[in-house]
Amino acid sequence: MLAVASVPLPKWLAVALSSDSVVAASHCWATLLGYGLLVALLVELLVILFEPFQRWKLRHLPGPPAYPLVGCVPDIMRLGSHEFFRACYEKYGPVYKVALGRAWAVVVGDAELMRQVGVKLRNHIVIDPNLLRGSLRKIELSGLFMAKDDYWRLVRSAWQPAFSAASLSGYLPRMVACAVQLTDRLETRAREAEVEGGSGKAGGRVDIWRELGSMTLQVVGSTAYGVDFLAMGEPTAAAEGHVKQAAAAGEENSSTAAADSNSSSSSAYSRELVQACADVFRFSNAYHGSRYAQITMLLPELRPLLSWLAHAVPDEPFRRLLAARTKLRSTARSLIADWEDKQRLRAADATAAAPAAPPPLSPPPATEAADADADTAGATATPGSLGATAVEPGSFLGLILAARDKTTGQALDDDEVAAQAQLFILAGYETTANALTFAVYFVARYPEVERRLLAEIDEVLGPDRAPTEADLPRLPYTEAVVYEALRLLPPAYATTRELATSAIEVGGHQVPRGTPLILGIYGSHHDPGVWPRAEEFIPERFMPTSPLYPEVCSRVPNANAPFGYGSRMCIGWKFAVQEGKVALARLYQRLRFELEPGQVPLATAAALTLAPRDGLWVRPVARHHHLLRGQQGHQVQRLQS
Ligand code: HEM
Repeated sequence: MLAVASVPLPKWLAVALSSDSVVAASHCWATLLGYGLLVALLVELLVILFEPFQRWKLRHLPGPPAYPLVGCVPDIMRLGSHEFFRACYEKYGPVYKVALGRAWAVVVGDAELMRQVGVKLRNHIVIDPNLLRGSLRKIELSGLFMAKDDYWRLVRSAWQPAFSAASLSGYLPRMVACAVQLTDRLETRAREAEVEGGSGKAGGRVDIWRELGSMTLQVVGSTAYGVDFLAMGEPTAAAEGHVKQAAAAGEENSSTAAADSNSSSSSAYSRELVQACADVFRFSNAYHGSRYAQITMLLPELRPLLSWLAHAVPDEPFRRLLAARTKLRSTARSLIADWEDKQRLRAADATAAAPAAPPPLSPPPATEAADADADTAGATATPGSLGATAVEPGSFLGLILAARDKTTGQALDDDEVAAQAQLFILAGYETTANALTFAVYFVARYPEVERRLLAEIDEVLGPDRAPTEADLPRLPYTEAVVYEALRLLPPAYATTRELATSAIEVGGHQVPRGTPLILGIYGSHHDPGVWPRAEEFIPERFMPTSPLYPEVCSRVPNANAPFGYGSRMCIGWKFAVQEGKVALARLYQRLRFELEPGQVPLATAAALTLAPRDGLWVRPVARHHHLLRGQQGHQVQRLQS
């Protein structure tokens, strides 16, 4: 150390570090910063003076009162975005304007008008201020959800084969394994609480939102990436049994299923991942997020400065958002590295076995994805393909890495690939967990619905047999429960469209070019003009055999739109419905759920999605006292009583 300390500094460094020059430099910086701020504030003032012009362009539209600078934000924060849009729809009609801070948007609330706009316009638009920088920002904006125009076509067609009917059928055993694992855990919890007279482990009380979130994350890991995020703790013997059964039935690649013992993940890692996903959903939304984001809504012209400040002196929400995004980026990158390693090993094995085989990472010839939207036809890659449109579970990244631009032949860059990997985790996890949580809430509140649900599941599956593909069409009431929960509390309570190039007419109103459009899904799902007894939970509405079905579903075909519209409709909707059915069928086959005190009405929070604000606390109750799950596989021992 001493020797190092006694080495003389180079002359230029010594001058630079001399106290006089440091003082002079910091003085110079302070002056520059001062001028910078002054100029920024002057620009801001000018822009604010011109703001009435923006409002004037929308003068013909009705809308709630907008306060200077903050617009409708105080009311949105008080009611929650979903309830605010719904109240405005009731008061101002199907098309109205709102001020989100200083930015104006037009909200469409009527089901048919939303469909028309949703089909006609193609791009989503970010309304929340985004303060991220560098690769984190690029990753956020390059995912399929935010992709635009030609880039969107390329990316959507790369995703598409992962959601074909054949691919979904390949995912089913993994979804079942995850549902079995969760049910086993909750059943054990329920039995322990019974034995201890309700006094053990908080009397069997669980936050079912958290539990379902772990399950949906596990499903994403095993179906998309063939890895175990270990989100639900160690896999149970029964869950392993279901995966092994699938393998015995001829499914390939099952070594990477939910029970993969080679998984490099740890349960601590997965807890952090669950937390990161939750933080992204919560803190990306300005109303629940950083003060810097809230100030950006009021002074959007200062975004670069506020973004810089947020990174330099982050407040708690921004710190958590940054940590969560960084965690997701590193997860995405390690998933990609793992996939590439596996492919290299496979290629090496294949070369050893048959030297003439083509390397698996080279892009296969362009094929039409049979069930791709007309718009996105021309998928260029199906590596890991089991057939024309089936993708092996775990091969999502193969599709993305093999995607090529049709004209330039260019592949996606590293951040663009990471963006898709991250988006599958985020989109596949929270929305489905929220939907299932809402379903559990409503079933617990409506005893007659619970009775019908249990009767259907018992009739089709009996007390222990886990659902198979052949069972799915025989569970229409279970599916109707999923849809009715999605109607009353749609996790994606609104979506957006960009109006970039020309003005359009919506419901007889002219909407000027450049105005962001919001489609208020939640409000239209509660429209008493469309839905008889709109506030009641009535799954029969979605049963084609029920007399209630024609009241809405055949009369207003797009009245229920929890997955959006047109070519931007949710790409994962069949995945979500299949997962939802499997999970409900397995859970209710073995358990019922009683709401803990204080859960009604359920407190919700509308951040990026509509979610239970404080979770949903329930008490699982085991249904079959004469059955005891054994330790070997999913065999059931009948107790001699
Ligand atoms: C209950 C669960 C889900 C709900 C309620 C839901 C809802 C939605 C909605 C409303 C949209 C926007 C549609 C539009 O703007 O018209 C969307 C888009 C999207 N969803 Fe879902 N989603 C769910 C599950 C999933 C799953 C499991 C995935 C799979 C990874 C997924 C991936 C996506 C993607 C990638 C987009 C963007 C599509 C595009 O812009 O082309 N979602 N979702």
